[in-house]
Amino acid sequence: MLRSQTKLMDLGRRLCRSIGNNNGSNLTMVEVDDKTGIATLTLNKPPVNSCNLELLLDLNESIKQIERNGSRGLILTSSNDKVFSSGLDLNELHQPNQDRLIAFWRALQDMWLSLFLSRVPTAAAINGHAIAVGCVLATACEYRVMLPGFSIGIHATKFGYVVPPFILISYLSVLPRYIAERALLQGKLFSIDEALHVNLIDEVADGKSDAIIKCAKFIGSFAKTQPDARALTKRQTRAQDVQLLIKDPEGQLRESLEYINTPFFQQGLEVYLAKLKSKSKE
Ligand SMILES: CCCCC/C=C\C/C=C\CCC/C=C/C(=O)SCCNC(=O)CCNC(=O)[C@H](O)C(C)(C)COP(=O)(O)OP(=O)(O)OC[C@H]1O[C@@H](n2cnc3c(N)ncnc32)[C@H](O)[C@@H]1OP(=O)(O)O
Repeated sequence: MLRSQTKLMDLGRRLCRSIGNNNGSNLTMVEVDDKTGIATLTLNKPPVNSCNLELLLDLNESIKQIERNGSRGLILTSSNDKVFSSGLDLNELHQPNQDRLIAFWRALQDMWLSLFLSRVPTAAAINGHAIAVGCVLATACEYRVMLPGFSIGIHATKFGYVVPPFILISYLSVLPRYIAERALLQGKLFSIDEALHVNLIDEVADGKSDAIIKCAKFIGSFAKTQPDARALTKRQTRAQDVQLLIKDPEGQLRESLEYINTPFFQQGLEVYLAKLKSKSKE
């Protein structure tokens, strides 16, 4: 690598400062670019960023921290170069301790609301597979840039999971209804070309740094808007989508828990988890 290139990269690094989210965990990392004021929020739970209770709480705290510290935007990405997020940690749903399950599902609902309604511009640099809730994280953002060779989508019905309304809504907020419905019913995972074709993603990048640059450019497109006016307009635009979860979070929680605790769901999950484990040993 040329010395001038190395120098440029070092400079880039120096311009970023890490900010903690006060809980001392490294499950997510936040770096703010001093020049642009944009925060990069990196999912960092090996091996595949599956969302367990701790990651969801951490992610929510980081989203709030980014808003509190006056960042100009949020870019969500992953420290894993193959997986953006593998969705919910299925171990949280399998034969769950009921108190932990309640905390887990509440954390999921709260985190989704924080990201979906974030007052700052949000973009996802999808540098790996984005499966189920991994896709939901991306669609909660306002813009999506993805790297080739990976899949994105919600394939829940293939494995016997009914999706809760807020997951459905997050799909419907970016896809036309007929495409969202068909994809959900088929349990479809989109290739990058398919995702671009239906506008599930906005752009393709040829590497993670290119994806981050493209996300930053999108965020920069709001430079001339007044932040409070932008934030309130976004909230109004999305108000109907969040109505159910804001008006009756406990009802939504109850409905999901009832479903997760059914023998039907638990048996299906057991089979799926066993398949997943045997695949990873191949
Ligand atoms: C009537 C009203 C109804 C209301 C309904 C309410 C509630 C319904 C409840 C739930 C359904 C909601 C919808 C579902 C949302 C979800 O997000 S479910 C999660 C779905 N995700 C997946 O299925 C992803 C599965 N994983 C993969 O496909 C692959 O792992 C991969 C992401 C493509 C990465 O592949 P690779 O890099 O090859 O890694 P491995 O497969 O080897 O995996 C490494 C280890 O990680 C474990 N793992 C992977 N994903 C998960 C996960 N999601 N949860 C837990 N663990 C996971 C995998 O088993 C390996 O572990 P070991 O190394 O074997 O220990």
